Amino acid sequence: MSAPGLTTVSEAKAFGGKQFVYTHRSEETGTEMRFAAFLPPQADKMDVPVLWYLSGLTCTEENFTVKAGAQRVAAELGVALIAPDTSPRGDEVPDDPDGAYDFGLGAGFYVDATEAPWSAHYRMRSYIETELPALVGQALPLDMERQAITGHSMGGHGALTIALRNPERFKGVSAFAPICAPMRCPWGDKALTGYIGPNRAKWREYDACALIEDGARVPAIFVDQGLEDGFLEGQLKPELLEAACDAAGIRLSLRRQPGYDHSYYFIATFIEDHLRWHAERLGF
Ligand SMILES: N[C@@H](CCC(=O)N[C@@H](CS)C(=O)NCC(=O)O)C(=O)O
Repeated sequence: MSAPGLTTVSEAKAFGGKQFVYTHRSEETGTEMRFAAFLPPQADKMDVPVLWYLSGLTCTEENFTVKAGAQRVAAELGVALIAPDTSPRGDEVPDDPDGAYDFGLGAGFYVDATEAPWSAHYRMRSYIETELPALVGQALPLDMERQAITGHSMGGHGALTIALRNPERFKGVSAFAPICAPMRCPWGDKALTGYIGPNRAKWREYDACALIEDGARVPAIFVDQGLEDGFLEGQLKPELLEAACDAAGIRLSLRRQPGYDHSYYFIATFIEDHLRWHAERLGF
């Protein structure tokens, strides 16, 4: 599908629909950005609802697209899948000085950086919250009144915080092994210190538990967490989200899945449940 403002990198028929990869120039990041879009067969005839999927550390738009196996059920349900990249890219974009995987390229943490040198390009919050929805809403056959969001690990953190800050826009939010409280784990501490600076008060809008403590509300949250996930205790901490939701009266369905790790095998196992959960809430 030729789409105004988007350059098609690839397209392939899948389950009667089409899997696309697009690039476009981003005003927010000042770079060329790439994202994947699956359009179900129903999109030939009507605008379809959208499930956003935000990926984790080290990922591009490709990991979810080729590993999660989400297209079959998305085609059945008639929902589009949009999977953005996880950071700006390009020679002009600074990276972690030590080349670590948890900061810089592939690790944008869905924040708008305020600290130099990151603030020039690392604007993934505004890119995902504002620029990309406006672009895809214009260019693709999407019903932007029916959006839901999910993600994995760093992307689970992105999905939770974006939904909590924009409850009117997302009819549903779920996550796979999300970083539940970035202010209270090493990945989050490093990212927020680097991108936002030392004032922890400014971190709160990027921490799902802090947002809930500060009054943000969504009707329900669905989370799957593998119990053999090596990041569970040190980084992900679902018990903190559980406590925050309990205190706030938010309905959290947290499934602790015995034997599952942090990989895309875990996501591929449970993506169908998430798609069907969102379908019920969005009415698709
Ligand atoms: N050991 C991993 C740590 C990062 C990691 O586990 N990334 C997760 C998200 S937090 C992922 O989805 N990796 C890509 C993949 O499995 O395809 C690495 O160095 O690549």
